[in-house]
Amino acid sequence: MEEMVARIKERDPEQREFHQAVEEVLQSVKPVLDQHLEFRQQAVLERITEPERIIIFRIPWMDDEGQVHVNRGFRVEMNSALGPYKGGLRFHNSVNLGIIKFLAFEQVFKNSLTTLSMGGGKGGADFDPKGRSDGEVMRFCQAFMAELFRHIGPNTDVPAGDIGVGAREIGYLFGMYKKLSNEFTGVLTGKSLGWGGSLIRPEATGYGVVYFASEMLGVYGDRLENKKCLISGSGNVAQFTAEKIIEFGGRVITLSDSSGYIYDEAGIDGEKLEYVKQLKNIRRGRISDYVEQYPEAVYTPADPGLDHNPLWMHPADCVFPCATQNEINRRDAQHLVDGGIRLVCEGANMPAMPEAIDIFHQEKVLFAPGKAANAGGVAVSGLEMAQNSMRISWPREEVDKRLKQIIKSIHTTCLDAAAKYGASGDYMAGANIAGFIKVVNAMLDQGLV
Ligand SMILES: NC(=O)C1=CN([C@@H]2O[C@H](COP(=O)(O)OP(=O)(O)OC[C@H]3O[C@@H](n4cnc5c(N)ncnc54)[C@H](O)[C@@H]3O)[C@@H](O)[C@H]2O)C=CC1
Ligand SMILES: O=C(O)CCC(=O)C(=O)O
Repeated sequence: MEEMVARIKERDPEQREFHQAVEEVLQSVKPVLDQHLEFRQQAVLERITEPERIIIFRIPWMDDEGQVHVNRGFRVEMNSALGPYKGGLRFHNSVNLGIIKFLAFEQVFKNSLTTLSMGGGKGGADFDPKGRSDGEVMRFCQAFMAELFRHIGPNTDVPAGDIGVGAREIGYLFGMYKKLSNEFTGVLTGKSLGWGGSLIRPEATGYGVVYFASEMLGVYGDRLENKKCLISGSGNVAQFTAEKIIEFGGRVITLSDSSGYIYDEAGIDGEKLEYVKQLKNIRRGRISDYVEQYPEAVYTPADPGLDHNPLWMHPADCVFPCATQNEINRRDAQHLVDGGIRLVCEGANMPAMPEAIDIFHQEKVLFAPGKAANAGGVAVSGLEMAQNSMRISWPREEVDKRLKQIIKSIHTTCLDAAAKYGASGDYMAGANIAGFIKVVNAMLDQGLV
């Protein structure tokens, strides 16, 4: 296994995030491979770590001043053993092939855990919508789809949102797909309600994260009520994680964006959260504006020179990283433990670094990996696909009920798989093992393709 990781690193040395995601999964599934020699004989590790297809393309577009820009677009179609490739699109200036490959790899196991029929994929572009006008974002989305449309379809590959891609971008992408294909189909999820979207999809990732955390606490007869909670990020996942924590009686005291974070000791209540939603989704402003509206809160600008993030130094009970990958390092994890945390539930994909996870495990902090805890988003995307196929729309209560059931089942699946393979209580091992076994069995059933 070590040799395999070395080969992957040697082949694509710059893809650090991908190496990190692969190493974590391979470490977890060692006991499975020891019991299933046929997995080794069939080279499943070599196959599962190599994308089925990678599409890289040029995106030329024009800004409001008439200047031409060229960005790079990606779609990594990682694994289709369980269904059409499924996973979001990320628009952010940091996007590169290694990041999209890590996200696509994680998505394969996450989608497997949902119990729905979805393979794994992910895509995006090194385009930053921040500061761009609606017209510029529309032209960019159209140029992006002008190439992507030939590779996707409702039974082939169904993209959705991720960082920098929300309802506005999905609308522009869908419009261009429809024009080019001359078809109105469920080719994207996260669509607006009026034209094929599902109720609860915007809320699903954040709500699911909180349902998962409640299940974890429930094992110990505990709940989120009165728990002090730290959240990073202030986008889609952070907003709806905060909303559900507030509903469950918890106290959310932080939110952040890439320029800094706010600390509100009194707690972010429903009214303050509504302000954040307007600020981020409509005015597209910075989180620093929060302290102008609520002067009792404190804003701390991000300091790239620091070797830790001061957000994680506030004493709390529960932690919900909902911004981006590798946002909790070893020092941050130690600060969190020193501050008395009991639970870390990942809303973002891979926000805790491996050394941080080791500390959580050593200190007996309950830790849920993103591929289990944030699977509610893609699960409701799967429900959106089902509704589109049937040309019906389920009521809010129905979708929320199914979301809760799916999260409950993922929670049980993780614990059962961990216990079966000698890692009782380790949600990360359980998620990796259960996700892996289902995908690998499907791959073996389908032959060498
Ligand atoms: N939207 C979805 O349904 C799902 C999203 N995720 C993950 O959740 C995370 C957040 O995604 P969304 O909320 O959808 O995106 P978003 O674009 O709505 O919000 C992203 C948030 O993270 C912050 N952020 C981004 N890069 C940052 C950086 N380098 N440093 C500090 N803050 C940074 C942004 O300022 C923003 O507040 C990502 O890791 C994404 O992959 C996971 C599952 C589903
Ligand atoms: O809803 C989807 O298809 C994808 C969500 C996503 O990108 C993720 O789970 O990270």
